[in-house]
Amino acid sequence: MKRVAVAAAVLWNESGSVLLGQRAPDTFYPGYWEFPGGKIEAGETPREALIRELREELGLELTAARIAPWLCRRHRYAHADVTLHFFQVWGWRGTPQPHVHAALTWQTPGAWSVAPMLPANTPVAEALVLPRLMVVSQVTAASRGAPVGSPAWHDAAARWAASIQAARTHGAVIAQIREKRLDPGAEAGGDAATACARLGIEQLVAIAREAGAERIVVNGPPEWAEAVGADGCHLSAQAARALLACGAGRPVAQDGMLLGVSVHDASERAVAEALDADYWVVGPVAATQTHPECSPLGWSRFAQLIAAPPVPVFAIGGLTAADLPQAHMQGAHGIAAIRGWLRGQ
Ligand SMILES: Nc1nc2c([nH]c(=O)n2[C@@H]2O[C@H](COP(=O)(O)OP(=O)(O)OP(=O)(O)O)[C@@H](O)[C@H]2O)c(=O)[nH]1
Repeated sequence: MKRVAVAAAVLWNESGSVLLGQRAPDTFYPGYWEFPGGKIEAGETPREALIRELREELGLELTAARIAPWLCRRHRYAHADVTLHFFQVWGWRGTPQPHVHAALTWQTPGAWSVAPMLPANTPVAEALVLPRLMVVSQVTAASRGAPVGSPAWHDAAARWAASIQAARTHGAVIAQIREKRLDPGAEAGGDAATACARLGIEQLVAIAREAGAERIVVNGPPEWAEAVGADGCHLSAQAARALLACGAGRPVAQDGMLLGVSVHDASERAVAEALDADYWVVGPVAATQTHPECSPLGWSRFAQLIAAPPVPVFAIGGLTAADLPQAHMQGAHGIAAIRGWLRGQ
């Protein structure tokens, strides 16, 4: 089958809309909507192709410093095996003109008023509505192991809720409940401890919803995410490797449930890909108190590690909301942090 490499742009305007073009009547998949872009020519990098295509198709001059790599998706059409390099673009000169498209439209991701999109774009449209900010909990550790429901535990939970609210001033939030000591599977205390762990996680789900988190994932076994009514499950790199070793495949069966995986190196990236995770959390980018044993990647090794990811990536490790633009430029979808959200407030 013919192999084709394509560069395509998610152009963001100031009101948070993205530009779609409708394919012309005389093309393959006429009438379908796509992100502007086209085939990468011999000798061109994906970024060079993107700049050329948007000049030819829309009459735009992209601002080099405002182009960021984002996702790389492969799709097998009947006529070709296509690899699509998606970029996010925030700056350009000119007003888009439909030089090749039947029509152009600015659309709010998730509130699409046009259809259908090209088949390869379904996961891309989903990725566009995934929040950019992940707020990770550490309530049990912050309250020094105080029992669930005790005043110290409640204080720590209230600080976590404040972190979610602080993050929400910058955009939509995924709350990740990461309470290692509350993992019921790790408790040695029998049924009472298990019930208490479950209660703690349930309370944190309720607190995160109340604080306005758009999505909530539980770091732990997939059954627990389902049992406490979370939107998905997050696996540590170790848990992901163990699951893959069982040969069970992607664990989250329920439709719409998210599966996230932590990644620190290339072999863990391979595990996340094999499990068909919906997003990766990759780091540590900078030094962090939570993982003093890990040597930080720095942005350049981070960018190399995540290069051409098929799914959105959150950068983690010593980051704050102020690092989001830099994270985007390095190819990240967003950032994740435990402590960073209340810094400077
Ligand atoms: N530009 C663009 N192409 C996409 C997207 N999604 C997707 O599957 N594609 C596929 O990537 C290829 C883009 O090629 P193209 O736009 O340069 O060319 P084309 O298919 O219109 O045909 P032609 O240049 O051979 O006449 C097509 O196979 C198209 O179906 C998208 O969002 N934007």
